[in-house]
Order: sequence, then C-alpha cells, then structure tokens
Amino acid sequence: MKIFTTENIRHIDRVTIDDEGVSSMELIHRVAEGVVNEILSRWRPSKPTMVFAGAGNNGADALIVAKLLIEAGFNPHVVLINVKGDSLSRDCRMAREELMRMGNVSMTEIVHTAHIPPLTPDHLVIDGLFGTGLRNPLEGGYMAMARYINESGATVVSIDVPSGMFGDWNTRVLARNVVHADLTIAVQFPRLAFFLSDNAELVGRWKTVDIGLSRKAIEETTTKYYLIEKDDVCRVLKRRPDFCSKADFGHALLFAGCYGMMGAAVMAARGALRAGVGKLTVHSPRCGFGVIQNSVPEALFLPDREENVISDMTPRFNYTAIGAGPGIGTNDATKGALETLIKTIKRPMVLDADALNIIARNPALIDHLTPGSILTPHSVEFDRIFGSQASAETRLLKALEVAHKYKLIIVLKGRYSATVRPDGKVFFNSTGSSAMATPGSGDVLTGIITALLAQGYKSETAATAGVYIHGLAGDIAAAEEGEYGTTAGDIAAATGKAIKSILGA
Ligand SMILES: NC(=O)C1=CN([C@@H]2O[C@H](COP(=O)(O)OP(=O)(O)OC[C@H]3O[C@@H](n4cnc5c(N)ncnc54)[C@H](OP(=O)(O)O)[C@@H]3O)[C@@H](O)[C@H]2O)[C@@H](O)CC1
Ligand SMILES: [K+]
Repeated sequence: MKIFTTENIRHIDRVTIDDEGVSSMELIHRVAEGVVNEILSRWRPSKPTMVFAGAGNNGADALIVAKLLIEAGFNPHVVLINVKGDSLSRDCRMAREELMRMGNVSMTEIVHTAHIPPLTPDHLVIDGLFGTGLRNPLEGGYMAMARYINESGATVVSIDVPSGMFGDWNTRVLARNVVHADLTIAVQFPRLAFFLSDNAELVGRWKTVDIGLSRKAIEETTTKYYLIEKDDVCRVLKRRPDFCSKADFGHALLFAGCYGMMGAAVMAARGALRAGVGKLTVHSPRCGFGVIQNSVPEALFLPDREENVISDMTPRFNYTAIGAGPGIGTNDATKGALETLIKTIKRPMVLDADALNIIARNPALIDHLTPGSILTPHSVEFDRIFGSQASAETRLLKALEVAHKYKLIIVLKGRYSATVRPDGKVFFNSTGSSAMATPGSGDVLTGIITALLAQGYKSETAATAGVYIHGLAGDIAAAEEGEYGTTAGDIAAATGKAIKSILGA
C-alpha cells in the first residue's frame, strides 16, 4: 500500500472533487459515518461524549460526527472553535448548519475566550480540532486545549490525525502540545507519522476509513513510502517448480556464534533453513560443533581454527549468499576477520548484530561494503555506526541519506521495521508485534534474509520480503505462545508456516 504525504492526499482529494464530481460535503459525510461506526462498535449512547471541532474541514467532520451520534442516541456536547465568529471554512459552516437543524444541540462556541465545560476521565472525546491543514505546531489557547484534553484522562478518538500532529514530519512538535489519542481514525490512508515510534503515544491505535477517493489519482500519484502487505510479498515470492533439487535454492554461509553465544548461530541457521535455502553452512568457533550438529543437523558445520571465537572469515567456496554477525562478539580476532571479509568480498552480504558493532568501531569499513549489502540494525546499533539520533524521525532521515550514499539496504528494526533503499524508497512492515521483542529474534531475521538472498532474490526484495515473513512468523508464534511466551525458536519454527500462508498453499 502506498503511504502518501499530506500534500499527496490533498491532491488526491482535489482530483476526487474536481474530476469525479464528488462534493466535499459528501466526503465529509463518509468520514463521519466511518468514525461513528467505530464509535458505535465500542461505546454505548450513555457514554458522556464531548466533540471538539476546529474551524476547518477536520472540524466539519467532527460536527457531522456529532450529528450522527445524536441520531444514534448519544447526547454529545460540542465545543466549536470559531475565533471572532467568522473563521469557519465553507464546509465547516455548512456542517454547523446541518448539525443545528437537529435542534436542541448542546454546544459551546468559542469566539473570544475559551471556557470549556469540565471533562472527566469517564468522557469520550472526539478530537476534530485540526487535521492535515495544520500550519504550525499548536500555541496559546489551542495548545492549552490539547493539554486540557490530555490531562482530563478522557478516552480520545482523533479524526484523521491527533490534533497538533503533522501527518508527515514532526521534528518541531512537542508531544505534550498534541492531543494524545487512544484511537486515530485516518481518512483513507495511514500517515507516514503513524509508523514512527516517536508518535506512538500520540496516535494510539489507528484505523482508516475508506471514503472512496479517486482510484485513478491514487494509482497515478507517486510516493517514496509504502506499507508492505501480504499481496506485495506474494507477488515477489517464487513458487518452486515441480522438477527441482536443493541445488536450485542456493548455498548460504553464516558466520555466527562464539563461546557463550552459540544460540544466535542456531537461531539464524533455523531461520535460514525454514526460509528454504538449498544448502547451509555455519562457520563458528570449534566450541560450536556439538551445538550446531545437535540442534540444527540439517546444516553443515565449518569449524574456525579458534576454539572460542571466529578468527577467519575467508569463504572457501563460492557461496550464493553470506550473512555475518549473530553472536560473533567483538573480539579483536573476529574484528580483523570481518574487516578482511568486508574488504575482499565482492557480493552483497547481510550484516547484523556484532558485525554492526564491529563496523561502528571502524566506520571506514562502510566505504568497502558492496552495493546492495543489507544492514539490519535496531536503533542503538544504527546510532553506534551513524551517530546518535534525537528521534526515530531523524534516524529514518539519516538512514535515507546513508542508504543513498553507500548504496546499501538498511533495515531499521522496530514495531514497523523500515527497509530503506538506495533509491530513496522506504518500506514499512505491517507484520509483527511486541511478542518479537525477545532474544534471538533478530538472528532469525538475519537467517531468513540470507536464505532469500541465497535463493537469488535481489537484495531489496530479500530484505522487504524477509522482514514481512519474519513478522508474520512472529504473529503465528504469538498466536500460540502469547506476547510474553514467544521465543526466537518459536519464530524460526513458524517461518515456514508464514511463507506457506503468504503463498496460499
Ligand atoms: N483528505 C480528504 O480527502 C478529506 C479530508 N477531510 C478532512 O479535512 C481535514 C483538512 O481540512 P482543512 O484543510 O480544512 O484543515 P484543518 O486541519 O481542518 O485545519 C484548518 C484550520 O486550522 C487553522 N490552523 C492551521 N494551523 C493552525 C495553527 N497552528 N494554529 C491555529 N490555527 C491553525 C486554519 O487557519 P488558516 O490557515 O485558514 O488561517 C484553518 O482554520 C482533514 O484532516 C480531514 O479531517 C474530509 O473532511 C474530507 C476529505
Ligand atoms: K484531529
């Protein structure tokens, strides 16, 4: 699914109104119906409800929501901001008239000074103060109103975006000056800001309401941001031919493990095997022999000459893909071995965990990475290499810059892992949950992506499909084991089921 910027959405909205002859009032009604359906599925009409409406079309949406709630038996109190009595947009004025025709509407219209009726924690707030027409971060009375709503402890449903938050970038915005929603119901599309962890507490849970914006305009409008969904992965995953052998599915090499961290090698190996690699070699220190042979007997074991750490990463065979990092530690011998590997290898690799920590200690290595190499850092690992970032937003922007500069694929791991490509495109992942915040989870991902690379998928595809498969495997595992009990082993074990469900076989 495309994720559009606010500017894109305004354009699509305009085309829908101008070319397809749908009136903006009709669109406002569709938004309001969608919002009210969500409310009716959660709360009874006896719920004390206050609707906050701003002067623009976000306010118009809110006023029609109030009307529909009254029709459904609710008794909402409406607070409408109409500075000096003449600031309402045309649609907001029409929505106000439509609401007032209901008669007996309980309303406070703020014209000069704000006097807001008391809000209690028992209240349901419908937040239609500001949507995508926000020009600057909230100040003065608007800011005070957002804070008042937040401090009330009421349950908040925001229309389109939490008021005070921009749909795209929020570098200049302070969280406490934005309405904190429990549920945000976005018009047609989720916003870029929803996928950045900084905004999670503002957006709450989110849903979209389909208001039938122009299909043609949606198709024709280009964007750099996407949400990866099942169909996208299904389209790129190749089905296996009837006549095939393991030789058709590549030979991957994993440099993984050290004394005390052999489990990371096991997790990566299991992920790779469940992701369909034809042949897998695990290169670990000698101490890992029994561990690998016993727990992943399907893999070949290649012992390092050292007992406890990897000291040599010279590939002795033309492997179709190499992954390095899980559990290797940052010992000097391993550091030297990885540096040599990075400087000599001419094909894209997957680098994770301690491989990233080693790069962080010698950032000049980045220049030697083969274009198309895939780095899979979580936020701390990313910052160690590319410098401390103030927010998830600046981290994403930095990732875009370095992915372009060094021609790398960077997977920023998190709730919505973002795969950032050299061409400036960002693919947010839609699968996975907090159940995957468990040791070894990232090692499984390294194994999956390395296995896809080994099978001949391009780096970009291996990364985005790998992240989706990994998240779906996490969802399948969590359905059995729950958010506390899911382990990396469960995620690895569910990887095959995830691929099966994507392919629909
Ligand atoms: N996408 C779609 O297809 C559809 C979208 N729809 C809905 O429309 C919403 C967008 O509506 P919108 O453009 O009227 O803007 P909105 O957010 O209501 O605010 C504008 C008002 O705020 C004011 N203002 C701005 N910044 C301010 C500040 N810092 N401090 C104080 N004031 C400030 C601004 O003042 P002005 O700039 O005019 O001086 C103006 O009065 C969108 O989010 C969605 O809910 C649906 O209805 C139908 C289909
Ligand atoms: K809003």
